[in-house]
Amino acid sequence: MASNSKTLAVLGQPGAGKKTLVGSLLYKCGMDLSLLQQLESSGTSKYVDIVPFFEQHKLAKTFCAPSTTITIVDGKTPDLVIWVVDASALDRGASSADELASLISHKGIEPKEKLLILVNKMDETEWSEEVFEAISSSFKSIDLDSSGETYTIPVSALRGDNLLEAPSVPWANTGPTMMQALG
Ligand SMILES: Nc1nc2c(ncn2[C@@H]2O[C@H](COP(=O)(O)OP(=O)(O)OP(=O)(O)O)[C@@H](O)[C@H]2O)c(=O)[nH]1
Repeated sequence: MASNSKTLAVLGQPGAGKKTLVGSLLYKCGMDLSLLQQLESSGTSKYVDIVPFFEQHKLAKTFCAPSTTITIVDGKTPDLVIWVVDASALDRGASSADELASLISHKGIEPKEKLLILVNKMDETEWSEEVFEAISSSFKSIDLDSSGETYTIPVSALRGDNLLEAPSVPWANTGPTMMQALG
């Protein structure tokens, strides 16, 4: 049962998969039956189209996590931040890491509690551990001391892997899922 509420900012480079991620979370954990029926009758059938549906209908983007409800916001000082990285990008996350480093050092974003770096589109890499390690290491040089607890988690927002349930790939199911890390 949710006992409190938190704010979450979802950020990342263009095309990294932010809308797909948020759409998936709202669909699975943020909609009652009447909203689901409304969504269905609007013809919305892809995760990526759910955020525009919420915005068009001026609905709060709120979903349930294990111990809290979470509302997605645009502010600079949310409780939680998710930074989405595209694992299929050729530079192995280097430009994404630079952008996050710059944002943090200029105080463009200051998570109060947690920062989750989601290495997304792992399905496109066939869940390559090597790709995940290469991307993770791009982020290791960033000074994250002011960002609270940090996690780097491999996911596929499109397929839902490691969002609520761990993937079947052995190397990738030892850490927390995204939802467990959000708390
Ligand atoms: N294969 C694969 N494709 C994905 C995944 N997540 C997102 N995509 C695709 O990546 C493309 C961009 O996804 P979006 O969710 O629109 O990305 P975004 O970060 O919101 O994009 P902007 O609004 O342009 O910044 C779409 O074609 C998605 O279907 C994933 O986990 N796996």
